Amino acid sequence: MSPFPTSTVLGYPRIGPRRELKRALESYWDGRSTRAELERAGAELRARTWRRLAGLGLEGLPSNTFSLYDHVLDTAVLLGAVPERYREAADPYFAMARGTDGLAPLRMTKWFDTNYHCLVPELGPDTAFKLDAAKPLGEIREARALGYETRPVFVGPVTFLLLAGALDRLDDVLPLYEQLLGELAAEGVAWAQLDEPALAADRTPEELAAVRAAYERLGAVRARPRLFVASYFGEPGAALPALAATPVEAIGLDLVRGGVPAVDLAGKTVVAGVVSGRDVWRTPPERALATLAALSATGAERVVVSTSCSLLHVPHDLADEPELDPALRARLAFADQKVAEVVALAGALDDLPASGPRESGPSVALPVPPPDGGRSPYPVRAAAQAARLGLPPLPVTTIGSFPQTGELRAARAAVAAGTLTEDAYERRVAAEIERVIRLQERLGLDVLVHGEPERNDMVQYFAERLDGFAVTRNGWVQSYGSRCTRPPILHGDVRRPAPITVRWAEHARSLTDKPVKGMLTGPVTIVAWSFRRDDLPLRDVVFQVAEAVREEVADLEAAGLPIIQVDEPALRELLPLRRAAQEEYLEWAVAAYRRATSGAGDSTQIHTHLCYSDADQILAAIDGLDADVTTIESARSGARILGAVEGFGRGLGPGVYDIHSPRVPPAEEVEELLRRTLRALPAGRVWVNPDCGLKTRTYEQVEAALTNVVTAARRLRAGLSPA
Ligand code: MET
Ligand SMILES: [Zn+2]
Repeated sequence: MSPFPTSTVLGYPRIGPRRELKRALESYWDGRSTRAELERAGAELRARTWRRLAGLGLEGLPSNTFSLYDHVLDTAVLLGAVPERYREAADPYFAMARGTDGLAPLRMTKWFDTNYHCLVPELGPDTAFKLDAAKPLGEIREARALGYETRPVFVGPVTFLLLAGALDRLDDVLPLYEQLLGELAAEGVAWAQLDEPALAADRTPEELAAVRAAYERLGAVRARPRLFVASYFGEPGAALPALAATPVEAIGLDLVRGGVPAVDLAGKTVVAGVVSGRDVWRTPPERALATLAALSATGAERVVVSTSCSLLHVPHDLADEPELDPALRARLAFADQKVAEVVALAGALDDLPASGPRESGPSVALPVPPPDGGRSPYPVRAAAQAARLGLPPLPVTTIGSFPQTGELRAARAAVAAGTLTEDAYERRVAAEIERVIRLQERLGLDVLVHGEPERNDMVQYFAERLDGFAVTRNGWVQSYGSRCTRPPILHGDVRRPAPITVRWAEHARSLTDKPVKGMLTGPVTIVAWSFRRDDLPLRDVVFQVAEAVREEVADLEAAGLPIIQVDEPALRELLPLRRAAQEEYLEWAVAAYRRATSGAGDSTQIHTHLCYSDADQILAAIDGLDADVTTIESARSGARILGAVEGFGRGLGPGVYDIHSPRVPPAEEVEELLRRTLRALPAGRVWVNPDCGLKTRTYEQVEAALTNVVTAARRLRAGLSPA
């Protein structure tokens, strides 16, 4: 039997260095190319990946890490879990991923604590599983034809079922994994990788028993490849001894987020994730080598060098960023550089002395700065704001952005290319703001926004204007399907050299007599959606950004904006996977938000906004933000949140318009949602707004939808007894 290769990665970016997959997908979806052409583009990317990995000297090449849309969706297809209603669609795979005219797509959720979104498999009591291993087998053969033996990668049964909320189907699913292993063995595959990131979160005794039972059973398959179970995104905790007691031959550990475990791993291969798949920093070799040496204490039979998780979460290649400051570049590693690090560490492994556990622990946490008691209690503020703003009951507002037209995007690209002057661009932005203000006045909204036309992205815009951040040109990371983001790199101390948003907010305010709200991104979200330095505790980094936001709040206030919104859609995202660490996180995250906003006077109304984040799980923390008004996604998720908001003490706007859909909700539907809201909350505290920003919609859709929203609010307003 072949031993595990000395070096590997758990996965690799699949979007392509120039977002080739994005282009191929969008062209297929638009009907500009055929399914066969799309398949060809995928095959080219896979071939490129294997050649690249082998060229960098990596020994253990993974396969089946490529996906046309999402690896969780691929697993559902592998197991035959395609809900009946999609089977008749022209392309069932993309119907599940994106929906069709008549069908809503599968639900989406964050892949653990990353900003990658996976689809949620839909398993009903009558889902009839049936193995379809065509994709992994096809990739194995494809690689072989190019001269590469690969290790196919799958989402493991426990993680897959936990994502689907259906661990009770384990006994129905395991026979398919058994069958899969049989087919892989018949194909001559030496090793198979089963990913179990769900082990990095707290698991109940029943769930741990399921882990053990599952891998006992898969280990008992007579003709099978050797099994490599990869845990990542944190320590596997109690799942590790459970796993170690099963016949699996190799176990993957995330040694960037977790330490060397005090668990007997005799007889096992440890696939040591010492190179981070979650950041863009170079790996200090001394640290990695010390960790690798310390693994000898586990009694592992063999240690293999790897990444802490798939490289899916980092950009392809630093070589594509010639414009970055050389001093910063020297500190960075993207996917290809990380592969080279893995290879180099594997080369040094033979010379390692066996040594004790590594000494350096996590950095000591500083006490959270006390919230400064800047603002008066809510009732005092509410009265001051009511007097200043004079709003009707059920005030109608939006979340900030208005459609980002192709024209705006083209203008921004033209400035970057030097074919449009900065002046001309700014005139273009000013005109767009005027258009947005006039539209809102005409539609009868109560609190207006400037529409954010000047922002390429709600985080990058700020990162480009704060010291301590760098932005990349090609540093794309897949968010879901064909969608990518370019997370800024937060590499130094954060400072705000000059006001950022004041000029455009002021312009908007000068155009109307209605109240205008200034729009900012909050400190947690700015940090969550950036690659961040790891030489300071996360919390200290967030507090630095909070100071910059606080200065911006002060300047907006001084410029006369009566309302300031500070968005925190990523508040839930940084929540640690382990419950024991969650409270501490929420405490400092809330404190940072309050630090950013508590300089505002009582008569300045502070709004916050959250979306797509299972907000009901962190409602107490959201309440703790102490914002005067919280707007929150609700329509998209069937107004589930209404069941949890009863005790919420201040203004609340559960969304009444699902902005992710091109569909325009009729006024009656909005009215019905508002009635439900009014049954859950006192009328005096209810705000009326969409789920999120409108930037991905067209003006036509937005105008029609907001017309209906205003109509519904007015109808209900008329029926309210004066307070
Ligand atoms: C993902 S939350 C987006 C909030 C932002 N103000 C917008 O409207 O686009
Ligand atoms: Zn939002």
